[in-house]
Amino acid sequence: MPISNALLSKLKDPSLVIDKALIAGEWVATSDSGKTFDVTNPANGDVIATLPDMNRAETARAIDAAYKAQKIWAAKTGKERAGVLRKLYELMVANADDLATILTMEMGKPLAEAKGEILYGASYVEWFGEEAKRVYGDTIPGHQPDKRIIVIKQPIGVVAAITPWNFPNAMLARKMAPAVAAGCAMISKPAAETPLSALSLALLAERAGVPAGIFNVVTSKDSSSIGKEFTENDKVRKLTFTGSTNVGKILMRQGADQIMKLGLELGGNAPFIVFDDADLDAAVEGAMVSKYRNNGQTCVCANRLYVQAGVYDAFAEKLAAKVSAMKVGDGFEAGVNAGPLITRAAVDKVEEHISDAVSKGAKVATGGKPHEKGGLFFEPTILTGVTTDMLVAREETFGPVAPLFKFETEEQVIEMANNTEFGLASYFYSKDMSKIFRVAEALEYGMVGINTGLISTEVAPFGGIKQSGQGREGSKYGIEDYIEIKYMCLSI
Ligand SMILES: NC(=O)c1ccc[n+]([C@@H]2O[C@H](COP(=O)([O-])OP(=O)(O)OC[C@H]3O[C@@H](n4cnc5c(N)ncnc54)[C@H](O)[C@@H]3O)[C@@H](O)[C@H]2O)c1
Ligand SMILES: O=C[C@H](O)CS(=O)(=O)O
Repeated sequence: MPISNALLSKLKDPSLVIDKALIAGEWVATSDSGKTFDVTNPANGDVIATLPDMNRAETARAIDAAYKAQKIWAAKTGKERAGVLRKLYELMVANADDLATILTMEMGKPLAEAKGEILYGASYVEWFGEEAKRVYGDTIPGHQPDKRIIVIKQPIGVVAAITPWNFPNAMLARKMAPAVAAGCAMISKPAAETPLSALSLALLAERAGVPAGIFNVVTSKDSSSIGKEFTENDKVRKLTFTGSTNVGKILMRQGADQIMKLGLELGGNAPFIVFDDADLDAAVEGAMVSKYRNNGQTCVCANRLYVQAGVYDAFAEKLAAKVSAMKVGDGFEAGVNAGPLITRAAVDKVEEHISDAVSKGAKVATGGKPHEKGGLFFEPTILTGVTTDMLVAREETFGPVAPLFKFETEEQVIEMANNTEFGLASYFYSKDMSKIFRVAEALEYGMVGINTGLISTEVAPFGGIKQSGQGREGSKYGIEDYIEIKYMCLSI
């Protein structure tokens, strides 16, 4: 199928939509097998593009090209790499409207959110363009009179990347930028649901001067085969993965034989705690952005909302007033703040969580069923009277459902909040400074939002503990995941 005119007609620069993979600087229209797969618009099911369905042989060629190109790229200065990333940042910002349009059509999120994601992804490119010049080593006082010790930092080499559909630009940008900044080369495999955003980023990278072979994009529906090539090919030194914890475990097992270095940004089950002394209106605003951003399809979404008994009814009432006013619809429609879910399976999981909770005694305060628009649209939902025996307490819903749990004491809510294998993001609202430090230090999560529901920024270390992953993306820590330390001992 040619690229749909419904998409091309919305763009200032239609060349930004590419239905080809990028391997060794060549745009490849067909896979070795000739197989293809369609990309569809989740708002209406229309096919918007058809991509080559590649496999291990094409991936191996991309890895070979990356291996050759990386040595040349690593020999550039940090300042030269910084200049290319700065140009990419400028191109992303200049083309943000078109990139957002492509993203909304393949993923479904409202256009304003898609624009926000593009600028968020661009902020990582800007940040690591600056960090490229600051990969400092050390000199260490020798342990013997004739010894001089020098520590240098070198790029890890060829990096493989696998990214999810929910933030198809930003999740790739925050991997590609530090890798390129450090002097690595990357082969990326975007989610089959949303490859166009990755390909448009690759096109802008090419225009910015990222050399052939340094940033490759392999398109495929056979993600497990591509993952096997990534973890079994000895030219690949690191795999950075963003996605579900279950797939993260599969990749860890596959990479074990190579002692593969892994960056894992995995699933979450964020607690959102509202104490009696919270600013309730602020807590409601925070819950709205934390829970319903990207229609709840966000790894750091509030998944369990714990509200202290003294404010439970007031919070539930205020939140229900906001949620029931949300507008559900096509992401291109003015005023829409909840688009379609990504697949039928996503809708089924939301319905399963709601029916399980209701069957165990929860009440639907608002929403609770598929939207009258049909398809993949679902009513933003609040559940009250939720208890810890329900699926919503244990599993990541990944949809627009806010389950409200009631709690009595600080000790009780800390125990409930930490009672999960996940440890990505957490949030709480209180005005008591002593309580703020006690609770923040007691929560077993990589990230804690205090009196805010939105914590994601390029300047801070994003990542989780426990089964939410390992490594950090963004911040002064982020580039270290793409660096190897070398210790040189000089006898004079
Ligand atoms: N921690 C974070 O920063 C972060 C960010 C976004 C999403 N996520 C998590 O991702 C999940 C939702 O995204 P999803 O449904 O795309 O996750 P997913 O794990 O199903 O897929 C993620 C990526 O992995 C690929 N994949 C799937 N099976 C694979 C295999 N066997 N081998 C290699 N690759 C494989 C997919 O094609 C996709 O590109 C949620 O759990 C969410 O919490 C985490
Ligand atoms: O899905 C989770 C992503 O990391 C999105 S964000 O970084 O929180 O915007």
